[in-house]
Amino acid sequence: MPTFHTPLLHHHSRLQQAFPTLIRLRFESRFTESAGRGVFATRKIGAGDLIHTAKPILAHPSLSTINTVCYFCLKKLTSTEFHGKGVAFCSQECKENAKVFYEVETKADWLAFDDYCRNKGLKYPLLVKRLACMVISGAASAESLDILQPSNLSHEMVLEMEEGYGLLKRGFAMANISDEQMAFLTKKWYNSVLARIRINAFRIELAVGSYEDLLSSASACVEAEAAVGNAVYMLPSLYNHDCDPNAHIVWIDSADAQLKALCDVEEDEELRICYIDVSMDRDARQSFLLQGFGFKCNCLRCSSGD
Ligand SMILES: C[S@@+](CC[C@H](N)C(=O)[O-])C[C@H]1O[C@@H](n2cnc3c(N)ncnc32)[C@H](O)[C@@H]1O
Repeated sequence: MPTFHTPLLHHHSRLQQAFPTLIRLRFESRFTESAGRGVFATRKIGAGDLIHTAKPILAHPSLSTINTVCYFCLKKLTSTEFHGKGVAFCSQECKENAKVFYEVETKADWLAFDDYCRNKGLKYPLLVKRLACMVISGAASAESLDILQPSNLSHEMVLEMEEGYGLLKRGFAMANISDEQMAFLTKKWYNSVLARIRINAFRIELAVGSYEDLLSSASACVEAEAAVGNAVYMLPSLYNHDCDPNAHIVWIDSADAQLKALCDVEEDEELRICYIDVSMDRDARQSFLLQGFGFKCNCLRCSSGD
């Protein structure tokens, strides 16, 4: 089977050649027998060990948390950082980092686009908007997500996307973004980015840190979505799913992710995370994965009928 290298892995493998004893990655990405690319342990990993960390390529707060988390890293804002209206950043560093999309974004009025997302309960078009702003500002390539596996889109889904595409394009046009700068923003681009985000975005739920957080997160779960936002990563997107996973993705206080082993993992074993709620029964899991991610789960737990 060919070994697949992301730019990140390529960078690491060059470092590894230079300092073989200093850096030895615990994982590599390569093709699996039946689930496309996957991530494999290159040596024994102990239960609870950190496999690697990952920074998002794209992250966006949920519309329900947009004024209470950092508009760049999704960290919860303290009462001094949170001004009650508009978006805010948790640090000067995040404010600087956000320039890749924020300067373009603030040129336009996104009321209609945000209303469309809010009314239809859509979160992924917000990530597409953020990527489009980054492409216009020259900070990202329009092909940034091409490496990720796309989901199949039904005719109905494509029709439903038209409104979002139109509103996004209109937002930029009203902000006097030139046709040349918007040349990448075709319906085909919009649909293809959304198709990739659909099966590769992670819903971010921050780990609860304090008793106060526990109380507020309990009420947040009742009131609205518990997630602070959604994000897309490169390497974590290559992890396949298992209903009895040996790894998981966690967020401590921001969209920066940690991939950790849930149990002892042997060298060469595939590292798999769980995309869904594992407490569902087999039929519910299978139909959820088929509808949401477009695949029939072939994991051991499903095969054994559990
Ligand atoms: C987030 S991607 C994971 C990486 C993917 N294998 C790739 O090559 O990019 C999710 C896709 O991987 C495949 N996949 C993941 N877990 C699977 C499983 N348990 N059984 C079958 N296919 C799976 C499906 O095609 C799914 O849509």
